Amino acid sequence: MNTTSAPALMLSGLVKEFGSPSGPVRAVDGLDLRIEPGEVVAFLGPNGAGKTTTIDMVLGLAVPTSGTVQVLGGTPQDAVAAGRVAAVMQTGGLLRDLTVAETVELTGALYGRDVDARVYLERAGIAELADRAVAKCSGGQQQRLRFAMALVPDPDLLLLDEPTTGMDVEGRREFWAAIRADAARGRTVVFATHYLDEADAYADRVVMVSHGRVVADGTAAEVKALASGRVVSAEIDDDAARAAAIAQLAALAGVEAVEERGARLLVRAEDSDAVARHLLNHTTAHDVEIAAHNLEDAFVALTTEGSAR
Ligand SMILES: Nc1ncnc2c1ncn2[C@@H]1O[C@H](COP(=O)(O)OP(=O)(O)OP(=O)(O)O)[C@@H](O)[C@H]1O
Repeated sequence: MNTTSAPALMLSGLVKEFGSPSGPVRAVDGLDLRIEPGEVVAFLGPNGAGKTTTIDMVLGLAVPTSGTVQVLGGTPQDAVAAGRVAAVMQTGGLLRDLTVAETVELTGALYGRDVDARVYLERAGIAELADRAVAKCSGGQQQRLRFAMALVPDPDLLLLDEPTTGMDVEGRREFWAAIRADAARGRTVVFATHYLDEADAYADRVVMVSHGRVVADGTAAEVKALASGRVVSAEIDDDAARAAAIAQLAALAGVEAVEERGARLLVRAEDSDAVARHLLNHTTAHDVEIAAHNLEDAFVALTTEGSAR
């Protein structure tokens, strides 16, 4: 198939609206994204950001309200039918009474092929579980089995929707080791996750979404750098004094955001010392604290900014 020059995934102006009793919900709100063959991309976002809805459209399970989805240069339906895109979902798809090996063989039969289950189980790192009943496998082992099943059609694009939810640390580590080893062979992998450490450790590129839009796109280090700086927090008990302080802080150079939580102010700024100095010298603030950003903060900062747009 002559699709070598086509992007693995191309989303243009993608919108998905759902009807609800309180009016239409825009789950995906003008999402643009181009992913090249061989990239390992984390699709990161808080609950309700639109990750699953986007993946459903890529798999042809949901129809966009507007915009387009191109998978490997064609439609999602063609890519799925040709086995060129496969998915590992969080739940479902397993028959509890079959063994692990039988499950993979059955998957092969669905594609009209007689497969050697061991090949796929080895790639998923669960060869030793071949004869175990699916019902007896842990959640993490079942996820690696879903991964083995997804490998059967040898897809060019593999989608994983929050694949490690509920797994313990060791289970997650083993799961990602198997995915990374497979991705090293050149497969394009896109995974949705809430886990920032997973995005940081396993993705070449992090696409952060919030309210159905891309709010940051780059390496984990680049995305973290977007929300560099520190958060200064302090309490100002008097409402009027706090309102005045908010206005002054907003005008201070390098202040990126000021948030009010009860009597406490949270100030995100490049120069945390200047903010602390201002609070202590020019306001009635007390209990001043300065905290460094980590990826979690970057995530909160960026997704909150996205919500303000
Ligand atoms: N079938 C539906 N009908 C109505 N609203 C929906 C439907 N599916 C999703 N939504 C809404 O669309 C928004 C995006 O949901 P989606 O499941 O895509 O987010 P997500 O990023 O995958 O979240 P999570 O991390 O919680 O799985 C949410 O507000 C959700 O309530």
